[in-house]
Amino acid sequence: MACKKPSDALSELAGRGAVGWGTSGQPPRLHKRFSLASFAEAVEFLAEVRKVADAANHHPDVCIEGYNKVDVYLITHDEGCITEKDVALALEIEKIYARFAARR
Ligand SMILES: C[C@H](O)[C@H](O)[C@H]1CNC2=NC(N)=NC(=O)C2=N1
Repeated sequence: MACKKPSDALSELAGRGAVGWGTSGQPPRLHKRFSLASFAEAVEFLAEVRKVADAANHHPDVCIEGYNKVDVYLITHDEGCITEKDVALALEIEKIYARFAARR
């Protein structure tokens, strides 16, 4: 699968309404920090992310910090770069987050 320029991946995400994504690290990974209402909700959010990640056989690197902040990092490890798989999974994760944000 072809590598994407990080800036192109970010533009694609923004064009699809997925705001707040950036890049982090070398090689660059897509990154977004999601805010949830509680630690319990952060864990529940990741449980939903796990489902779409397993379905795609493509998995994010994640970290819960400050009890309710979830950092999501996406890179295609097999390629060592950002690919379409990462953009697609980011969009799936955004759909999950929208369900949690709608609870507020
Ligand atoms: C063997 C298994 O299919 C591969 O290791 C999959 C699993 N999930 C993955 N996730 C990510 N982010 N990158 C990969 O290259 C990848 N490869």
